[in-house]
Amino acid sequence: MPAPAPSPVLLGVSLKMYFGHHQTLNWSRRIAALAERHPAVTSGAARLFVLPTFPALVPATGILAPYGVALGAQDIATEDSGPYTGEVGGPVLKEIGCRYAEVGHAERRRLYGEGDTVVAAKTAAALRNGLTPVLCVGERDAADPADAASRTVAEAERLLGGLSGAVVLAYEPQWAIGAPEPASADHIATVCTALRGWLDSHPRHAGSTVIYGGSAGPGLLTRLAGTAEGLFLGRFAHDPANVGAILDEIRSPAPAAVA
Ligand SMILES: O=C[C@H](O)COP(=O)(O)O
Repeated sequence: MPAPAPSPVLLGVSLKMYFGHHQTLNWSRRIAALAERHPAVTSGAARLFVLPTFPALVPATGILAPYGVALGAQDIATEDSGPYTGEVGGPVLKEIGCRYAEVGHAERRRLYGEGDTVVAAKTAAALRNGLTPVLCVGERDAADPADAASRTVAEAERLLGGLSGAVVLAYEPQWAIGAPEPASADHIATVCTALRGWLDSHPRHAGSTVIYGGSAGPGLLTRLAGTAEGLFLGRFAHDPANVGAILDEIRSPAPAAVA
């Protein structure tokens, strides 16, 4: 019997608030061109998603979705509708074609005071609206890998307690975000393996994926050798050539032999 096909590698990009509107759309066109022709994407070995700013979501969907690149929001309201000035709710995100909603990023925790209660409520809002939460977890200060793993698993358990559904767990050690280098491959492998083990023992989260973010760029996927199921990219995806270089690291399935 042939071995089952490996799961696709998931590559996400958050553009945070770095780009202007037209810059976002120009970048999206270059990513669409890459997705259209790169064998890792066309073979299904890699799946891409992009989280632009809210105003770019609709036009970026028009550019990227035809090439199989999924879109998502960088935030989601805890409530679905009502008097919540400035918020964007899950039903609207779903209606405009989003597949993902990011929750719990360290910047929202640090700069906007979001704590576990809000992060858990936003995760619930995403799931309730048929969106996959990209739930960011990770220790604040550098710790040894085993300690980071137990703290991060406890965090995932806390935030997902009582919820069901597939999630993307983005392991983002806070000290590695915006840094010159990512965490070490050993560190990432220890934590991602622990998160994977936790998910595997919780069937209510079947279909979930564990990815790594925090100064991730070309070369990291190779060093991780499958211990993370993908990457969550920030600054190092601003140059689409880097996204191409990361896709080059993903082995596409060999074409079927001709008898
Ligand atoms: O959302 C993405 C992460 O926070 C990583 O950002 P960074 O690669 O610029 O450190």
